[in-house]
Amino acid sequence: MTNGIEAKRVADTSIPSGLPGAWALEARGLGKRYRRGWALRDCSFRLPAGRICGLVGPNGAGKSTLLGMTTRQVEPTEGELRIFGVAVGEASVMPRFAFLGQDKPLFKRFTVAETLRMGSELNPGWDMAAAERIVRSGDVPPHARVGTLSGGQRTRVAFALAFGKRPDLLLLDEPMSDLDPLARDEMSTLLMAEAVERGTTVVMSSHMLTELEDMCDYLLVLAGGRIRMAGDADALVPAHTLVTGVTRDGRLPAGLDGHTVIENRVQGRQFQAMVRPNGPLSGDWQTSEPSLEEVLLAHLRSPDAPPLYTPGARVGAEGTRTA
Ligand SMILES: Nc1ncnc2c1ncn2[C@@H]1O[C@H](COP(=O)(O)OP(=O)(O)OP(=O)(O)O)[C@@H](O)[C@H]1O
Repeated sequence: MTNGIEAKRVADTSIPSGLPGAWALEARGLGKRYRRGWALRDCSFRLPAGRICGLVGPNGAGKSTLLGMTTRQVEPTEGELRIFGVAVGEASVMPRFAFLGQDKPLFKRFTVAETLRMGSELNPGWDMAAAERIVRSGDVPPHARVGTLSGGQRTRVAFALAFGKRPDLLLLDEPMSDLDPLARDEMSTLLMAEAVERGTTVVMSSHMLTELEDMCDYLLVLAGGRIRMAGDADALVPAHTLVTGVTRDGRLPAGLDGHTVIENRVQGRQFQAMVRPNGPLSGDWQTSEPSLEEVLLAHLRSPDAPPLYTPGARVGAEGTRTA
């Protein structure tokens, strides 16, 4: 089984060279406070360019707030956010990203062809061939009005608009939530193919853990407005071990005391703990490597567990905090 040290080594190989723009996103001490309280706080992380990043967290965790700050729709209360090394408030970042929100705003009276033409008029670097390829590969009739399309076809047109812009960073807020399993599968294949071909960095929020496991090689996990995990999926998962054994008094064995226990579940005389080992893990119990879904669920159920960053994902938040 891989241990935490090996995991760190895996993560280190993916750290960009430090060239300006090597990080698609870099947040330092980022926070947003509404009248009811903080939606996001102390948010510091790095996302290397070219990765497909899953943004995960329970309802109200702060995912849309983070995406909103990235797309300049939400003004940060504190901290800073950079896209490819440029502060998000600078006008020059605008052509570099595209955003596809949950509601996929499209003009229902426009035909598909008119929608793509609008995309070409609004975006200087528009790639009509790519946009048309995406629409054509889903057999979406170019002369149909958008209002008459199925949910899956509309999503495909929205994807075509987003990719036609040729963004370096594509931000997706639960892009597949209204799709049936077949359309979902088609769209995720399309998304992966387009992203890989163009080296597009993707940030995608989703509640579908299996979808994230299939598509994403990088993860940002939020809970309660704070980052709980950030970094390479390949390194985050093996940093955890699932420990199963017998408990006499409902408590964990003392041998686990020196390790970080993310979650402990007791059923009868049996316990199952999600553990982040801080050294060799030997005792009267069984261990196994958890799946990504098991690791995510444990963190989502235990928002107070200590956060985990792979080395490349960590960034200092010095000097940016306000009251
Ligand atoms: N415009 C707003 N005014 C006041 N509070 C807000 C506003 N937008 C978000 N919030 C609050 O900020 C917190 C984070 O919300 P956010 O929408 O970012 O969560 P989320 O992770 O995207 O949730 P979901 O999975 O339900 O979409 C919530 O407590 C929410 O009520």
